[in-house]
Amino acid sequence: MNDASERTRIKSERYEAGVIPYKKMGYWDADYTVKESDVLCLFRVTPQPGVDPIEAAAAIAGESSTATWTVVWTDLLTACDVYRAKAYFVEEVPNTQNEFFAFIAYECDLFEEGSIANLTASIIGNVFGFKAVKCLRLEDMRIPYAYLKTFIGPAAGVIVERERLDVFGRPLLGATVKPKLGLSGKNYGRVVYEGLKGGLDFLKDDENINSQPFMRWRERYLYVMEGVNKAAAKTGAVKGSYLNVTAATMEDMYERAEFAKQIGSVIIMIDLVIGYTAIQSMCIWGRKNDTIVHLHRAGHSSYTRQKNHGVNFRVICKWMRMSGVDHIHAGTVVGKLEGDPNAVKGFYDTLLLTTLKENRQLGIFFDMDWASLRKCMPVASGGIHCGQMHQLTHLLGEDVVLQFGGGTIGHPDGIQSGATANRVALECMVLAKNEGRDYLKEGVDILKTAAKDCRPLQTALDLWKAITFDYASTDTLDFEATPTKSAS
Ligand SMILES: O=C(COP(=O)(O)O)[C@H](O)[C@H](O)COP(=O)(O)O
Ligand SMILES: [Mg+2]
Repeated sequence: MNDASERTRIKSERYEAGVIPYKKMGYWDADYTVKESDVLCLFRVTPQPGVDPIEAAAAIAGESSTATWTVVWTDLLTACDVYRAKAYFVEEVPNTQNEFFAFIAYECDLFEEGSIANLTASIIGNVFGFKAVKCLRLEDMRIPYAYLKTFIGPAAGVIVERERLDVFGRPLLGATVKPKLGLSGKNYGRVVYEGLKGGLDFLKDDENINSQPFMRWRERYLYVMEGVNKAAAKTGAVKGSYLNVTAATMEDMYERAEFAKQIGSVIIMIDLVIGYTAIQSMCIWGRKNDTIVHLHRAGHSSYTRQKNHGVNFRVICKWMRMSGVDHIHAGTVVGKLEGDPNAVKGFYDTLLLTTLKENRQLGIFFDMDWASLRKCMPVASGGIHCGQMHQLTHLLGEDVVLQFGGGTIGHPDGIQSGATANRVALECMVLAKNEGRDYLKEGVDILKTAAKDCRPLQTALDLWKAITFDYASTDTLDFEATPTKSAS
């Protein structure tokens, strides 16, 4: 009585009771033709010793779509052939041992419209804990046009933000208030005022400033807006400061955001740690209230940095652009935090381009049309200073917010001098670029010449010129080889 055909009327090995390989259950299909409407995923899989990579890929397809560890008869009550995700291509990751790229296609109807929570509950829900795989990393996703159309995307994006600020042709300039914690509202507002008066477009709250005993959120917001308004009046420019509305509950976040808007802030800020649903809700609030939403990617490195396990940040970039944040921290390359140049370029392209083309050198594995979702402004922050302006301009381009925290507030002559040093360094580099000079090569001289007429810049360069963060990247791209078979 072991044979399914004897015991049941079902004439298929698939419905043999017990544990059968996922391959046999239909989660591997080497001949599958990818549909335009499929969600595609690329996983980097490290199977346990002795586990067949194709079976591992099929298992991932299974667990992230319809399957469990044994066959269930109730599959027969569904359109299970359609709903089963299909692993369709596996290749070795070049220059590694026992790591494989597994491409998996998912029927679009597996996912609720407009919900990052639902998308991720499938794609990263259970599979990362599978015993049969030693490590697993989600490297990239192709979100189909039809599904993208169910997301709002950034409300302002790059173009509208520039129009609101009236700043064109150069990166925006910002600073993170330091020290991160401990300032009173009054002193915090002074930092904001000085920085904006010195030439910055924005100041910002740091990731861990919410509403602590030393400074409650209302104190901060009121003093910050006093600084913003005074600086705007003095300079005649539109100024802002990202007010972090991150809090324990949605109710608290809405209350803070409403107050920020009421007192005239053009921008609010949230941290990635609040979660996908909260992020989507705050983006809807921002859209309804004409308020730019800045996302600090606090927490991401705990799962994005390791090469063989977790979620690549380029996938987070996609989810966040779909969610509708207007800004997202995306790396500096030269600063204090992780950032391989090509990987960071891939993040920036993912956020800024309207269509993506497969380019493995930048870690982009799929062609993808962004379906008119607006661009999301990348923010470069973390250990950068004006002495690196030529490199930053070269690596990160024009559509970026350059944010110097220590590199503004740490200026020996004060915050305003720090801001002026950064503004002059930026303007002289943009000018050199527009004049067609080889500003990357001549960068140090360009800065030196500008510093002759700008004491704050001279002081900043003297202080920080030798500061570099020269460590090997953890998350490097090691798969420049062209694929053996087209993945999409
Ligand atoms: O406070 C800072 C930077 O301060 P400073 O300019 O003094 O180094 C930010 O939290 C980091 O940029 C976050 O990192 P990332 O931007 O990579 O998410
Ligand atoms: Mg910080």
